Amino acid sequence: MDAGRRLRSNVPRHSDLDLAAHIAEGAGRILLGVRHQRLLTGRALGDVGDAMAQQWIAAVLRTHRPDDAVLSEEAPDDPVRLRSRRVWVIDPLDGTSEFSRGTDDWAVHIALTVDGRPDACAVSLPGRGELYRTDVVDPLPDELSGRMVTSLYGAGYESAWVARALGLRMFAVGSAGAKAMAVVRGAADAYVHGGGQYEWDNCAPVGVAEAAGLHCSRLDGSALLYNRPDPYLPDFVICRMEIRDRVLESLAQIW
Ligand SMILES: Nc1ncnc2c1ncn2[C@@H]1O[C@H](COP(=O)(O)O)[C@@H](OP(=O)(O)O)[C@H]1O
Ligand SMILES: [Mg+2]
Repeated sequence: MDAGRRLRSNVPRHSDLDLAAHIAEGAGRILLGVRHQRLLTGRALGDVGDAMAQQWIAAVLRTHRPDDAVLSEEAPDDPVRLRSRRVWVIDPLDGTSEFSRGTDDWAVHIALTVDGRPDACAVSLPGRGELYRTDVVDPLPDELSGRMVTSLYGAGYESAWVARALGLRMFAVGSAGAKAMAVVRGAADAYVHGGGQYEWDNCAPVGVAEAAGLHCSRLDGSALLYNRPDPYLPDFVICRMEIRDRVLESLAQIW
């Protein structure tokens, strides 16, 4: 019998939202511990962080939600998820290279999807001491920032195109979760990505962004769907509603 089933009878009951938030926060604390005093650095730091966060999250989900399926960047894909309505889509450490370099642009993504749509989601940015969850979102600032957040590894053609069309200044941040939360915080008006990603990179961030009242879609404007047979989800936009039409119109010229 595995640990999850053995413990199930006496574990406290948490709502899906509380569970998502507790996991995002707890995994963040583990990752801060892994980075303690820079006793590990570089590749070893990232590898240990990925593995320890994955192991703890998997055990917690087995314990508290033994009947739910899981899709994780750090675990083999189990096709049982394709027969499940409730699937946790998780990235135990998004922004592994930034984490390994000792910067604060990294995140933990925990999303419960129901029928392929983000439901109870949480994103933690442990280096910044921030936790975002779908049921507690601060109002967006009234003023637009006039900025677009982009990857540290180059803006990409699509985001550069939109930034130019709308006159947005670009600034670079590592990690998909950290970029999406920059829009949720109002530090950027848009995050446009066309260069390749997987469902775990954007599912929880999109859940939180939608709850914050932001527009989220594929670059062609269609809905973002999760728990698909192929978890590759290479393009999406998260932006303020005030600029949604202009963003999608400019993308329609190239996409
Ligand atoms: N072209 C691409 N193909 C696959 N994954 C990509 C990608 N571009 C970005 N990603 C993933 O998206 C996350 C954010 O990347 P970036 O900060 O460069 O925008 C990273 O996740 P991980 O750190 O979890 O691997 C990265 O691996
Ligand atoms: Mg990732």
